[in-house]
Amino acid sequence: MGIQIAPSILSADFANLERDILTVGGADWLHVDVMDGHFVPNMTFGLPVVERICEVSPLPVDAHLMIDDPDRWAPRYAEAGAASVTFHLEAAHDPRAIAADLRSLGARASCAIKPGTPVEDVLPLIDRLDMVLVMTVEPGFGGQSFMADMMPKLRTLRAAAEAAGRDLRLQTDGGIARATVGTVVEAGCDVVVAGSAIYGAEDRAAEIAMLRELGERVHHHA
Ligand SMILES: O=C(CO)[C@@H](O)[C@H](O)COP(=O)(O)O
Ligand SMILES: [Co+2]
Repeated sequence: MGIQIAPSILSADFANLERDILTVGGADWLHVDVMDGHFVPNMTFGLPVVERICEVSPLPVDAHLMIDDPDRWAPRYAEAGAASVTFHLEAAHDPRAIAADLRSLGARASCAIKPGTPVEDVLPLIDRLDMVLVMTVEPGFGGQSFMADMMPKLRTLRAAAEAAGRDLRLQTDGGIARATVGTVVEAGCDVVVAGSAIYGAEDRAAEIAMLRELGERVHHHA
């Protein structure tokens, strides 16, 4: 299995979302950041906008929920059409129940941890999850610097998934570009989110292909 690329539309032009969604069609997922101004100090959009994004996107939608009360809201994003829904462990009351709800709605269940959250907190859940997102910046904003000190979390998760015989996807999000994609893939990441690196590129399709190639080079030797 190769690595997957998930462009983050946080760096897109929100007045031309459909146009900007269609420029990243060569990727694997469309990464959609939902922020509520409470869980993170920034706001984007909510359910009605995500529902329309799911309708116009040729790529499956990977919803990253940076919101309070995911127990209540995460299933709604699966119902809105997101193929994968990531909730934050720090905001969840019953993460196992959220994961079960997402899967019962036909979505992939994914759980994210912020930089300050120990990887040990998510390890007991991996048998219920399809993906774990290891944040490589503080969630809330695009264009921040990559935190290389998160790499041990990926190694621990990859080893734990292998030991459990689990086909677990590992995603990283924040500060990923040409210079850092090899680092995350080498540490075990196989779903790479990139916002400013892709949307800031003159040729987005070429940038997606470049990130994929740089990641694959490391992946095959991993
Ligand atoms: O979830 C987030 C930010 O909280 C991301 O998905 C950002 O959109 C990543 O942006 P870059 O760091 O790649 O510019
Ligand atoms: Co994100």
